[in-house]
Amino acid sequence: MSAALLSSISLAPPLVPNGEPESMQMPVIDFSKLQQTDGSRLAVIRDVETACREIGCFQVINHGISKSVMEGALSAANDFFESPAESKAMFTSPDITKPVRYDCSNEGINKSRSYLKHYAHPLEEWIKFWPREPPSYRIKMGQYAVEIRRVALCLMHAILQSLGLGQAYLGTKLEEGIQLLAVNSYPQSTQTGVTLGLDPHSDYGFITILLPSCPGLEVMDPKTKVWMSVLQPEDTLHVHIGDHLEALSNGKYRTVVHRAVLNSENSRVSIASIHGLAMNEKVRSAEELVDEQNPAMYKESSFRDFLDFLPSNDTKNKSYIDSLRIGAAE
Ligand SMILES: O=C(O)CCC(=O)C(=O)O
Ligand SMILES: [Fe+2]
Repeated sequence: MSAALLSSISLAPPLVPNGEPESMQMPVIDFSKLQQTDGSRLAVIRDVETACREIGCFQVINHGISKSVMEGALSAANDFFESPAESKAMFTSPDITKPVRYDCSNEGINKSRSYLKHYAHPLEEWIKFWPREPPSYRIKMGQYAVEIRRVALCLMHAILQSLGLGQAYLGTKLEEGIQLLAVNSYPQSTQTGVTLGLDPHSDYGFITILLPSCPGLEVMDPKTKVWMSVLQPEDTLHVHIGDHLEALSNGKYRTVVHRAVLNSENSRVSIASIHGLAMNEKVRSAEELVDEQNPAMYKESSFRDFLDFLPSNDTKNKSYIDSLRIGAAE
C-alpha cells in the first residue's frame, strides 16, 4: 500500500463528488490563554473538551510560532519537491520502517500526492537522515519541528486535563514520545477529473498539527457524515485528534476522518506533525474513564503495532481504529 506511515483508510469514495462542499466553522483555541494559571486557562480547557468531543478538531491562534518559521518550513517543503528527481529518488523505498521515506506513486491514478515522511524527535537523532537538498531544508524544517513540538506538548497536556485526568497524567511519556513529519505535495487540479489528493483516513497518534500552504483539507462532520472544507486563516494551526487519543479517552473523544482535495488555483504543500507515545509504548483506555456503564472499548496498542498493522491490512481496507475496537471482527 502506498499509504502513509500514519494513516489508515476508511470510508473511501474514490472521487470527490461534483459541487463545492460547505465549509465548517472550526472551534478556535487561544493558545496564549493556556499559559495562564487563572480562570482563563480553565475556560480554554472547557473549549478544548467541547471541540474534541464534538468534532475531533480545532484551530489554534496565538501559538507563538513566527510567520517566518512557518513560511520557512513551507518553502523548504516546496523546494524539496522541486529538487532534482535523483535527490528525491534516494529516499524512495517500500520499507515503511525507514527513518525517511519519499513516495510519489499516487501520481496519475485517481488521486495525486507525493510525500516525504521522517521522524523529528529527538531532532539530533533524526536530522542526519533528512534530505540535504535543498540546503536550507534541515535548518528550516528543523526550526519548525522544534517549535511545533512545543505547541503540541502543551496541547496534549491540556487535552489530558480536559478529560479530567490531569495534565501530568502520563508522567514523562509525552515528552519521550515520537514526532513524525508528513510533508505532502499536491498538484493544482486540472480538468482531467482528478480531484482527490489524499484518501479519507484518520491519523495514528494523539494529535496531528497541520500547516498547509492553501486550502484543500476536508473533514467529515461526525454527526451528518458530510464532507466539510476547512478554512484555515493565515497564522493558525489546525489540530486533529488521532486514533490513540480516541483509545486513551475510551471513545469520549473521536479521531477525525479527513481527506485532501486538490486546489483549483494552486499546487499545494502541507506539513502534518504527528505526535504520540514512544514506538513501543502501549496506549490503553484510561482506567479513570472505564466503569460499569463505560467498559473498556479498545485493545492496547503501540506505534509499532500500527506499523505492523499497515502491511497486514494491505487488501482489507480496514481502519486502524476499527481494528482496535474490542469485539471487532479480525
Ligand atoms: O494535506 C492535508 O491537508 C492533509 C494531510 C494529512 O491528512 C496527512 O498527512 O495525514
Ligand atoms: Fe491525515
